[in-house]
Amino acid sequence: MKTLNDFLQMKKNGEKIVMLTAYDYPSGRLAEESGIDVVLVGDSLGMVVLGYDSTVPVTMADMIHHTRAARRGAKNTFMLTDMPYLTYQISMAQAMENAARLVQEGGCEGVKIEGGEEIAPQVRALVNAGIPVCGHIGLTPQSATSLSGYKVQGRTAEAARKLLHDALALEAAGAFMIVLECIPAQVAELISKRLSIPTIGIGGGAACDGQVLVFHDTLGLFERFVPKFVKQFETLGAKARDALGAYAAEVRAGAFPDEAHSFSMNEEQLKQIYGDGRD
Ligand SMILES: Nc1nc(=O)c2c([nH]1)NC[C@@H]1CN(c3ccc(C(=O)N[C@@H](CCC(=O)O)C(=O)O)cc3)CN21
Ligand SMILES: CC(C)C(=O)C(=O)O
Ligand SMILES: [Mg+2]
Repeated sequence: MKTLNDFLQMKKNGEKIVMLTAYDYPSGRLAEESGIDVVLVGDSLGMVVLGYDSTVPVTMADMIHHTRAARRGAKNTFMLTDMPYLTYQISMAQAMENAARLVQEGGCEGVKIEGGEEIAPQVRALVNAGIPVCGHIGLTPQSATSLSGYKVQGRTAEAARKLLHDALALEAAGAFMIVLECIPAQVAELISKRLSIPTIGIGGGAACDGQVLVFHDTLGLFERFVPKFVKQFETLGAKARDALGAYAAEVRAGAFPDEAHSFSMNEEQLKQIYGDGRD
C-alpha cells in the first residue's frame, strides 16, 4: 500500500498518481488487481450505484456500507472515502465524529471533503487528529445547486485566482492531496505548480499530478450521461446487454441449461423412484 510520503515523492519525481472510484467488492478487487494507486469510495455512488439524480441524498450509512465492501476487495490499496453532503460543515465536532466513523467503521485510510478556504478549519482539525484529508475544489457536486449545475469552474481570472487561493488554504491546513474537478487545464496547471502536495484532476487537464475517474465511466457502465472529461476505455454496458440478451434467448429456446451445466443421478437410483414403468 502506498503512503502519504509516496504520493509526495511521486509528485516530485513527475510520476503520475492513478486514482479510481470503487464502491463494492468486485470494483475494489478489479481496481487493486489493475495496480490503481488510490481507491476513492466516492459519493458518486449515489448516482452510479443507487440511481439518484445527485450526490445530495447519500448518507453516512451508505458511505460506511460501501467502504466496507470496497475494502474487502482492495485490502492493500490506499483508500479514501468521500464525506457526504452536510456531514462536515455544521461544526468541528460533527466533522471529527463523521470522519472517525468512516475510518474506524468503514476501514478507509483517509477522507475527502469538498470546499476551499471555508472548510480549512475542519481540514486542520482532522489532520491534527491523525486523519489524512484530501481536498476537492472546482466543480463540487454537493453544491451543484448553488453553482447552477454541473458546470466548468474557474474560467474567469477572478474565479481562477479564488481557486488558487483555496488550494493554498487547503495545503496550509494540512491536506495531503487535492482533487481539481472541471476547471480549465491552464488553471489546473498553475495550481499544480504552486502546490507542494499532489493535485488529482477530473476534467482538469494533463498537467495535474494524477487523475481520477469514476469506475462505471471508465468501463462504459454508466450511460445516463457522459461528461466531456470521461474517456470510456470499454463499453461494458453494451456488452452486458448483449450477454444478458443471449442468456434470456437460450432459456426461452430451451438451449440453456445443457448437459454440461446440469447434474445427474445413476440409473440404479433412478429405477427405485420410477419402479418398472417409466412415463
Ligand atoms: N458517472 C459520474 N461521473 C462523474 O464524474 C460524476 C458523477 N457521476 N456524479 C457525481 C459527479 C457529477 N459530475 C459531473 C456531472 C456532469 C458533468 C457535466 O456534464 N459537465 C459538462 C460541462 C458543461 C460546461 O460547463 O461546459 C460536460 O459537458 O462535461 C460534469 C461533472 C462528476 N461526478
Ligand atoms: C469524481 C470524484 C472526484 C468524486 O468525488 C466522486 O466519485 O464522488
Ligand atoms: Mg464525490
